[in-house]
Amino acid sequence: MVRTAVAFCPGHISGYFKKVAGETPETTGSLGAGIVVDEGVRAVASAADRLDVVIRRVDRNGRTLAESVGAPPVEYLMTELGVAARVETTCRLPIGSGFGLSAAALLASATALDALFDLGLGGEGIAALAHRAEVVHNTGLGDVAACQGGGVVCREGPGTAARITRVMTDETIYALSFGPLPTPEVIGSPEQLARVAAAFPPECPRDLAELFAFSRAFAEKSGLVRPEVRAALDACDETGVPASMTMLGLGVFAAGEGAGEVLAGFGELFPLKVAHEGFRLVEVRES
Ligand SMILES: Nc1ncnc2c1ncn2[C@@H]1O[C@H](COP(=O)(O)OP(=O)(O)O)[C@@H](O)[C@H]1O
Ligand SMILES: CC(C)(COP(=O)(O)O)[C@@H](O)C(=O)O
Repeated sequence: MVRTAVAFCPGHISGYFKKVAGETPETTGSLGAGIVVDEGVRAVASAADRLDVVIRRVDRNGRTLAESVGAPPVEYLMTELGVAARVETTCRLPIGSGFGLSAAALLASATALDALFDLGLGGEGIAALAHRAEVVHNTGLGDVAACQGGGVVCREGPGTAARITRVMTDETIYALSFGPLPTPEVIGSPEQLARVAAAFPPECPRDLAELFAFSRAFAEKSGLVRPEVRAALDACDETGVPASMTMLGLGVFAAGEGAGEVLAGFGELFPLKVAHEGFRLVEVRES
């Protein structure tokens, strides 16, 4: 009999953020706001003799586009938990493009491992461990906290126990990516972080419109907008479509009437729904 645990975690598009450097990974993280989206990472875990992580990216029909082996943050989870498993992650959104997939992979993997080995971590334990793995590997700051639930999300403190507000909406978000912007390169650079901190808007958005307004002001001041992102933002501006840059990736997200049409010419477009819930166990099966 082989026991397999399956879990899912939504992705998170960060609109703006500010690093908070605490004394420990638990108190380190970011303040900021973004959108938890219904596309994310599915993790399938089964017991094995050694740690084995497979990352798979698929198209809308589930066909494999790319597959790679090894993910240090996910391996860190297993080492910390003292377990050995084969973990396969599957996602449709591009990795490294500001969709919070490292956090989604960590939360989905930790949830599957918790169930597979009956570790009893619970939601809070899973989130705390995934957050530590993100911070230790510099792959993210606030995505794990955000993906504990759904909605347009605002994090008012660092870490998974901070105050977080969520606003639900049924609007479609259109996202596209021109390529990766490696998270460690930005959050590992004091100069970049200083610029980002100076651009940080102090308020939480009350709705999607405010999220776009605050995110865009932040993107402009952050110095992170590159020419390809600029071209897509300009096209949105010309037609009055609210849009901003996916942090941290070379991508754009937009919403409202005409958003899909305007962005369609720029590359592969992902229509996304705002997630109504965060990471979760899907099933444990024996076969
Ligand atoms: N889908 C995934 N499955 C497993 N590991 C992942 C996945 N996405 C990201 N990671 C891990 O996180 C690292 C950094 O990802 P990062 O640039 O932060 O991506 P993102 O911006 O999508 O969160 C990757 O090199 C990989 O080790
Ligand atoms: C913006 C970022 C620091 C990284 O996000 P990603 O590249 O999607 O992992 C995020 O974790 C945040 O704190 O808001």
